[in-house]
Formats: sequence, structure tokens, C-alpha cells
Amino acid sequence: MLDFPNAKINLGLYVTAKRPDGFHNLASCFFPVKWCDALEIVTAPELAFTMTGLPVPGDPETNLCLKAFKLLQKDYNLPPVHIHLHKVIPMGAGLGGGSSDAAFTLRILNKLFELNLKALDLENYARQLGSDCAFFVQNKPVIASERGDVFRPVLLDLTGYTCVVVYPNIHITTAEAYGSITPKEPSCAMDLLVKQDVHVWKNVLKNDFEKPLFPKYPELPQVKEKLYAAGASYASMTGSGSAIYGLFKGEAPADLVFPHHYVVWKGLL
Ligand SMILES: C[C@](O)(CO)[C@H](O)COP(=O)(O)OP(=O)(O)OC[C@H]1O[C@@H](n2ccc(N)nc2=O)[C@H](O)[C@@H]1O
Ligand SMILES: Nc1ncnc2c1ncn2[C@@H]1O[C@H](COP(=O)(O)OP(=O)(O)OP(=O)(O)O)[C@@H](O)[C@H]1O
Repeated sequence: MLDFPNAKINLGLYVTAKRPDGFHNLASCFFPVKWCDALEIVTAPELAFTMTGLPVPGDPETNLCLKAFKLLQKDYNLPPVHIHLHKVIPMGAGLGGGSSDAAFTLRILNKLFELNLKALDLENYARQLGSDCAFFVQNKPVIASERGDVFRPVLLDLTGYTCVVVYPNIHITTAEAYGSITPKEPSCAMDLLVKQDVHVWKNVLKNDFEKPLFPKYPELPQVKEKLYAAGASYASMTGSGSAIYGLFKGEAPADLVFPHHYVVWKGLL
């Protein structure tokens, strides 16, 4: 069975408190974008995991796809499978690509073996694999709180906007980013912030990770400025970086170019 795990962007991201378990509480709007990996799972004589596309750092044994399989296998005595991941979404980018692979592994296994797990059950497995993973089970725009794994639906229509995501080839690990932050409550509730018009977001909707990371990586504010100069209604870093996105009403300008070593994705929301 084949599926296409997609990335997400964060529309606003406030790190509100450090938790006793070492994680942080946050407030953010998670929004799916159609930049995708490809993931195929078939039954096989023995468990196998293969990868093509972008090289994924670390031991393949620790890949989130295998972790997701093993987590379900503990409870459901699953037969062996061959998992193939074609990696496209950049890592260390704040796009949630690895988390999406993990959640899609759970979703595919649920269908392939007719486990009949409901979305809430899948979310409970997903949050054991990473904070961002649970979002990709339902994969719809939400306001996220707590570790980023508790959701409220949000009505947010960005139809007609083009999203340009720029990955400047700087790998920022999530732990490094959280380590550089001083938590504080946002001045206004996330729900109210995203309900405002997109062109107002520039003045009100922030990603808290920009403050510590922009001075450290000066290319990042330059990318953001370039997106605004090209006419973006809103531009921001996503998650813990380093990818920066711009939202353009209608089409993005064709002459918007970045250095060759950057990776750029463009798509309708
Ligand atoms: C920045 C975001 O992308 C926003 O959506 C996420 O919060 C990141 O979530 P993630 O990549 O799934 O992170 P995890 O794999 O769960 O955690 C990696 C590390 O990030 C830090 N971490 C992560 C999530 C969170 N709410 N608080 C944290 O402090 C912890 O140091 C943790 O050890
Ligand atoms: N299927 C996978 N795809 C990408 N990275 C994975 C995967 N499985 C495990 N990883 C590990 O996770 C790391 C990427 O995590 P990191 O938090 O830096 O990335 P991110 O893109 O910001 O967000 P996310 O972890 O939500 O994908 C990789 O460097 C890799 O070691």
C-alpha cells in the first residue's frame, strides 16, 4: 500500500512554558502542505526497511517508520513487512517530515491489516513517537497546544494562496532550538490571531524561535525579507526552523529565485 506523507507549516508558534517532563507547552496553528515523501508498505517474508531520496542521518534501525511499525506490532502481532521510504521533505527544517512518515506508517498499517483503530487511538500511538506526529493522523488545520499534540479544530480558508517554502540547507535540530528559548505566554489567544486577515498577520503572528535563531543564522531573516519584498502577504519560519515560508495571494512571482544550494517548494494551499 502506497501513500504520500506530507509536510506541515506552523502559522504562529508560541512556546508558552517549560513542563516538568522537560518538554515545552506551545500554542500554534498547524497547517498541512503538499510537499510529500512517498511511503510504501507491503507484507514480506521478513521485516525490511529501505530508503531512497535524501539521505536520512542516523541508524536506519532508529528510523521513525520502523519505530512506528514496532510500536503497533507489540499490541497487534503484525506479520513482517517491507517498508520503503522515498525521502523528499528536508530534515532539520521544522516541516515535520519525519513525524509525518511515522504517522503515515501507523495509518497504512491500520488499513493494510484492518486493525480498525480510530483516529484518537492512532493519535495515542503517534504521540509516543514524537510531539508533532499526532497532527498527521487527521492532517487537517488545527490549533495545537500542550506538547503540540492536543488539538482544537480551526476554520481557516487559505484557498487561493500559494505557499513558497524555502529550506536554506541549514540543519537545525529541534532540541537545539528549544534549548535557546525563554518561554512566555502570547499576548493574544492563537484562535483570535489566525482569525484575522492574512495581511494583518505580519504585525501580530510570531514564531518565538525566530528571536534566538535569526541572529545565529543571518541567512534566515534575509530569506524572510526577500519573501516580503516579492509581495508575500505573510512570511515566517516554520516550527523550529530552518525552513521559511511565504504566503502569496494568487500566484507567487516567477522571478523569485534563491541560491542554488537552497531547496524551494511551491504549491497551492
Ligand atoms: C517545533 C515543532 O515542530 C512545532 O510544531 C515541534 O514542537 C517539534 O516536535 P518534534 O520534532 O516531534 O519533537 P520531539 O521529537 O517530540 O522532541 C525533540 C526534542 O524537542 C524538544 N521539545 C519538543 C517538543 C516540545 N513540545 N517541547 C520540547 O521541548 C525536546 O527537547 C525533545 O527532546
Ligand atoms: N523518517 C524519517 N525522516 C526524517 N528524519 C527521521 C526519520 N526517522 C528518524 N529521523 C531522524 O529525525 C531527524 C529529523 O528531526 P528534526 O527534529 O531535526 O527534524 P524536523 O524536520 O525539524 O522535524 P520532524 O522531526 O518533526 O520531522 C533526522 O535527522 C533523523 O535523524
